[in-house]
Amino acid sequence: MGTSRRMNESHHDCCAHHAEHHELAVKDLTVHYRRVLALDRISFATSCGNRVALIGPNGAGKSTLLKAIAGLVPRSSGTIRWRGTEVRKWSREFAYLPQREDVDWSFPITVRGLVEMGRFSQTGWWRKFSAADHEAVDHALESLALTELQHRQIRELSGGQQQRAFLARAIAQEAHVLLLDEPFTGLDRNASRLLAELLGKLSHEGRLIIASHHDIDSAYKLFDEVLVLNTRELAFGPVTETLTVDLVTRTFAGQKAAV
Ligand SMILES: Nc1ncnc2c1ncn2[C@@H]1O[C@H](COP(=O)(O)OP(=O)(O)OP(=O)(O)O)[C@@H](O)[C@H]1O
Repeated sequence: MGTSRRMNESHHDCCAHHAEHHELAVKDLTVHYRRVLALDRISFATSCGNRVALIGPNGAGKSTLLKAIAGLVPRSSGTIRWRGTEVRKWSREFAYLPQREDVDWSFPITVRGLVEMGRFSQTGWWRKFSAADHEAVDHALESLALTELQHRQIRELSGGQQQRAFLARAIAQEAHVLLLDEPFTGLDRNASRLLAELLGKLSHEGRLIIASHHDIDSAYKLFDEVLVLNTRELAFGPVTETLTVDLVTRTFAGQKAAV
């Protein structure tokens, strides 16, 4: 009961504004790592409630795009606007979930401890945890079906449970834009199905989900929109219209797509 009420509030909070105010607009985004051109003038715009897949071969710049939107890598040029305001550095409205291999899973922290970290970015580390903080953490754990597992160490969880713990941290943070780096990689069929349901629920609540994704076949049912890129942007639009066999073939020419 409490959960569904909060979900509605969250939906309201994200979507009560006019479309141009809750749209993410990336324009001419270019990112270099020293001499390497990782992204070349990427432009797209989307609104909350959408699930956007980033598709492209290895080294195409998918992770870089997620990190650039999250404010974790500097841009060479271009703008990122969120709800009409330019985003210049990390903000709590954006949550980035790294690729599994980039996480130190042996780090000693419980599920609850990880989720509580989502509140610190908001409250500042010096502030005492308030009743509202505890409630937000409880809600995040509950909505990601992690209440039972909250006292377990992160390293003791399955891959799917670990993904959910990171998502719960983002929910506790009250992030509206979830930037997920290959969230389905390494999950078995059941864990993938559960994650797909959760992403559906989170987007339905009004969150914007942007995720790099390797499996072309499942992209049609998991996502609403797709950005196909290979350093440059090759296409952006609704997934069913945009992700054609012809485009996939051209994009992955010389490299086998994970289909
Ligand atoms: N920290 C870094 N320093 C230098 N070059 C980097 C760095 N990170 C990424 N690159 C380069 O930037 C380009 C884009 O890499 P990125 O990781 O964004 O691609 P990706 O599409 O996520 O690849 P994958 O599918 O293999 O994860 C590649 O040429 C990569 O080698």
